[in-house]
Amino acid sequence: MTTDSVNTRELILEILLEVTERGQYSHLVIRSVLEKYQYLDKRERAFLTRVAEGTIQRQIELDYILDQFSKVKVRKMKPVIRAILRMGVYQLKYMDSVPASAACNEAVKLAKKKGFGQLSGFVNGVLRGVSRGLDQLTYPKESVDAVKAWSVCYSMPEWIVAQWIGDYGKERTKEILAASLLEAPITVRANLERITPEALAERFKEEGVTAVPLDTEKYPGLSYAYTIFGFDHLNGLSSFKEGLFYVQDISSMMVAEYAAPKEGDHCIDVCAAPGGKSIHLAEKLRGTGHVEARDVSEQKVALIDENIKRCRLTNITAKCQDATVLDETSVRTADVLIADLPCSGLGVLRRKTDIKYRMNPEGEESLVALQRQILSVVCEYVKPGGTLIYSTCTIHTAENEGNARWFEQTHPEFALDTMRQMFPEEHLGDGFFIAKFKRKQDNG
Ligand SMILES: C[S@@+](CC[C@H](N)C(=O)[O-])C[C@H]1O[C@@H](n2cnc3c(N)ncnc32)[C@H](O)[C@@H]1O
Repeated sequence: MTTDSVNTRELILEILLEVTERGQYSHLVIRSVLEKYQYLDKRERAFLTRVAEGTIQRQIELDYILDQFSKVKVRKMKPVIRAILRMGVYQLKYMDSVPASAACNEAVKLAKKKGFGQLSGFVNGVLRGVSRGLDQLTYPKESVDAVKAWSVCYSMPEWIVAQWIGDYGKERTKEILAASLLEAPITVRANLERITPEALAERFKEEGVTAVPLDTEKYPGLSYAYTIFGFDHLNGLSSFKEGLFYVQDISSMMVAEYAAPKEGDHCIDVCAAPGGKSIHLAEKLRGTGHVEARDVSEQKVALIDENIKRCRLTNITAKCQDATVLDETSVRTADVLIADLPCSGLGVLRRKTDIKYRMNPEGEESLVALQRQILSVVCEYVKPGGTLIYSTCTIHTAENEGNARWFEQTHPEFALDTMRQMFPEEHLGDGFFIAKFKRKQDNG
């Protein structure tokens, strides 16, 4: 089968419909399709991933283009036709490797195959129009309305563009917007309980994986981390199945770095699934102490358990516990408490491309309230002298600096030690926020 295969495009169409019409998460749908159709060769898998992710990621711009070339507006189109046209325009605009004629013809065939033969002429006409007119496209002008212009150009909902401009200014916003469209690297950290970084690099070499160590000047402390390329599935790597490394974004690795647990410490991670930060802490304890990794449902706890088992760690357990409910038995027991809380996720748009269409200002507001509620409960678990880390994977001052300042003011028994917003354009990692607090001694 070639990359032009109707079959691959049909799968892409199904993915798009699952995400846009049935509300499924794009990264989960794509992952499950790749798992189900393991017979697809590497090129087809890459094509499928690229077109599905790219079409979702650039949807606002694609719709803007389609609206210039179609007499039926995108929002009025039948869902199947809309999805076929979006993926067609994506290939025309962003994939030089796909000839324009193939993008148009395959779209027409797909429309017929899906029972829309009577609209195949429409699909053909619109896509051929786009193909001919791509060079003369006009976009909203930044000098007239930056929010509108950047929303179309970077495919970001206008409210997010406006919020970022308000929070961080225009210059930084433009950088974040550009970074949100880049491909996110796959970074891993060696499980230092099981293998040295050097031995892991050897294993990668044997398995045909290219592993590039991080620049330790830029990321001091992360000498155990690599960016990896050139493999097909993680599950196909024996080093992964043996738990010799954990896939984790660099910004997320910083949580355990800032927490800096000491041997013998008792750590509680109140929102831990699938377990990345808890497992990192447990590794840092070098077989001593204990990490309790909690999450709200048994299903989530099962995910943590799976990762603990794979990494073969003995100083960590998973437990189902709602973080909004006080657990009396944990009060003042934790040397380190991690509150990596549910958030709007605007820092991880490179990996979870559809979050930007799902979130809204009301959703953010209720998250700010939930974060405050959880922080007020779980701070009780921190011992005098202990550390509390509040983190989110978002870029939003109300959830981040705003909540950190709120916590500082409402909980004078804690002192703010460090606060850092990481932006995706600054480094390889996701947009991420960390605030580190210390609980004062009782007489302090
Ligand atoms: C940002 S994710 C945590 C990621 C995790 N720390 C890691 O590094 O792998 C937030 C988690 O909070 C959990 N969560 C949401 N509401 C919760 C609650 N009330 N109590 C406990 N966990 C909750 C979600 O199930 C989700 O797994």
